[in-house]
Amino acid sequence: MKTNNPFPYRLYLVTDEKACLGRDFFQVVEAAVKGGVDLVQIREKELPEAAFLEKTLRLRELLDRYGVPLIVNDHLGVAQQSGVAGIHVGNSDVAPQQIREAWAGCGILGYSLEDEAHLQSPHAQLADYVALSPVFATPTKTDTITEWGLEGVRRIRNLTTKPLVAIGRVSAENATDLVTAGADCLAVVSAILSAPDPARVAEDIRNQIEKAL
Ligand SMILES: Cc1ncc(COP(=O)(O)OP(=O)(O)O)c(N)n1
Ligand SMILES: Cc1ncsc1CCOP(=O)(O)O
Ligand SMILES: [Mg+2]
Repeated sequence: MKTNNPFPYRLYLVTDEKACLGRDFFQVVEAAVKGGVDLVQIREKELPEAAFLEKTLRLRELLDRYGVPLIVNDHLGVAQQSGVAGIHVGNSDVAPQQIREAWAGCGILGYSLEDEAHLQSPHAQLADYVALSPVFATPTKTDTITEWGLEGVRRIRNLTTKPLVAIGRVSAENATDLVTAGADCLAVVSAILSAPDPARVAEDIRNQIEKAL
């Protein structure tokens, strides 16, 4: 994508093979991309490093065909070895400072914002986007602290010009409200991966985002 905006992405698919409900992982992700997903993160928390690397390489090959960048969750070594676009980390992971020092080729560095005070931290300052995590409590990830809600999105929007990603029970039901509240990009796991028709749901959410911008 040719643009001056360093973070032009709007619909961010975060993977979890379990959420595909037994269907082929790569086919479900491909359908989501065809529907309008423009950024993907591989987040397979149960996979050991070698299997995670293998899956990352295969997914990158698929996404390269669509020009959609791939982000690796947590695993800096895998990210460096696999030629992906970037990495997402939270507060229990390798720190953004370390990532910037160790990986000159990191194009997109995402950071989970779990506390308003962390917005001014070096972690957030070094990130290319901050994720409001979770915007709504979700069974997909339960080890969380703050449920930001729409009010939290508005508050953080007023405090930063950094790209804001909303994640946590994002769906076609709340997409318009989240963008209106100030989110630049919506990150989705189950509403897309578990949908009977992932392409249709991705298209629906993407259309809502574009209309609300
Ligand atoms: C886009 C996005 N936002 C938040 C998270 C959560 O990251 P983290 O807090 O490190 O938790 P885990 O995903 O590692 O369980 C994310 N992965 N992606
Ligand atoms: C990875 C992650 N980080 C914060 S919430 C979440 C999971 C979001 O999953 P879902 O879209 O199914 O609610
Ligand atoms: Mg993490």
